[in-house]
Amino acid sequence: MSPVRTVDEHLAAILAAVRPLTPLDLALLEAEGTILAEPVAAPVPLPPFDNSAMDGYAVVAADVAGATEQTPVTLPVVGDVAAGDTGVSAIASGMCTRIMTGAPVPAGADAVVPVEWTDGGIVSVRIDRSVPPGHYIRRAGEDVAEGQVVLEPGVRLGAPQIGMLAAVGRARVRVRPRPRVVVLSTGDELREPGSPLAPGQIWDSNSFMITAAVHEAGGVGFRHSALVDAPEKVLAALREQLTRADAVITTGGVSMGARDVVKEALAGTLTFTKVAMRPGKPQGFGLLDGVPVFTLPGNPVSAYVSFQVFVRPALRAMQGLPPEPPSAGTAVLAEPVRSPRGLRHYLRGRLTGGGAVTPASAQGSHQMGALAAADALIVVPEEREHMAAGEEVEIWRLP
Ligand SMILES: Nc1nc2c(c(=O)[nH]1)N[C@H]1C(S)=C(S)[C@@H](COP(=O)(O)OP(=O)(O)OC[C@H]3O[C@@H](n4cnc5c(N)ncnc54)[C@H](O)[C@@H]3O)O[C@H]1N2
Ligand code: MOO
Repeated sequence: MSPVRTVDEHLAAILAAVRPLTPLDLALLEAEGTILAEPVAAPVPLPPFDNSAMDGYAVVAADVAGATEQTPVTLPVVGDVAAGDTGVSAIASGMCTRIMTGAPVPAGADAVVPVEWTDGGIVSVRIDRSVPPGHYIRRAGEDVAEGQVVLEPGVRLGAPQIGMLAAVGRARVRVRPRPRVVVLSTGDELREPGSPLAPGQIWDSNSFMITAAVHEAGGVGFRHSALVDAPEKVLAALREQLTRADAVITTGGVSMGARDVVKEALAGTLTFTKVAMRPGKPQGFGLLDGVPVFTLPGNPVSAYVSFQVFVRPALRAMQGLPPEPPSAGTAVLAEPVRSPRGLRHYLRGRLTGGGAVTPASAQGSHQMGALAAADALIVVPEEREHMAAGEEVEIWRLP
């Protein structure tokens, strides 16, 4: 393991190598969770026509100006208009139509009286309250004007945005797809969760955790079952996966051991380096047949932190998004922390009320218990060897 890089240098090298994915035209429901790659404008106003907000009667407001329960106004009902009626309807002063929510307002009518304020008549209707002009009429264009851009490129398509696209008549949309990411763990000691353990074995947690983290970062994760420590098998599995991957993530096998299989398999292709951080010191990155490959360390907390620091920003860049870490902010340390000089330290912590953060007592890179109980990473800069209780510190809220 040759050079030592800072976190920023390693991230910069990664971001210089990854490219946004080519946009695709997808059907609306396939586009859920992807990033919009075109501005979308409304071809018609929304609503497209004046329509009723209530079930009731379309009237001329002046006709019912004096109506009260004591002095009701009775009008002949000259028709019925339902949502979806495409015929033309009209009234003149002295008459009204029944109208349903969403139905086009007849020409000549300028207000709707809800059915609750009437006797509900079909041939003629007694109206017990006056309404001002415009009452319960939803005007054409009052939601969205014709030609208005309703969604800008770069927005993630969640449920409301998918609904907006359908509302302006779009069946398909141009998006940057979710990156497809293959996740492989390595290690002879690893067994599938659900199967029995022999002495010396553990259940593979990294591949599940990192596949879930890929999803949280907007990608589609494909988990591969754990690979044994044989470089030729690791290389063969990697090459086989490349055809369906926009990126590959491995965990384990990158340190100083006698059997550091990932390093052996990819030496000469990827750059293996020590990064001045804790956890997550041994890192590898490079392109294999043009596909970005991230080789994260095997210790589970190291793999997770490495993902948030390096892989998440890269997956965002591939989606055309700013390559940011998880939501950053500041908090006040509830307890003092110590940190090794020259390393950026990502401590696991819990946010408490009042803007404070409590560091976990277990900070080992194998201690999943503390990671699973954490909701934030505390970022201690390289130059700080200790920070006092009460000091403000950078935190990342975990997704
Ligand atoms: N002599 C040195 N030894 C180590 C150094 C060093 O600088 N000199 N660095 C340490 C650091 S820091 C880390 S981090 C680890 C990284 O090691 P590897 O990436 O080679 O990972 P492994 O040796 O394969 O595994 C480390 C550890 O993590 C467990 N593990 C691995 N994969 C999984 C998985 N999928 N699920 C759950 N647990 C996993 C594995 O059993 C080991 O306990 O190296 C240190 N050593
Ligand atoms: O630096 Mo290793 O990644 O902490 O345990």
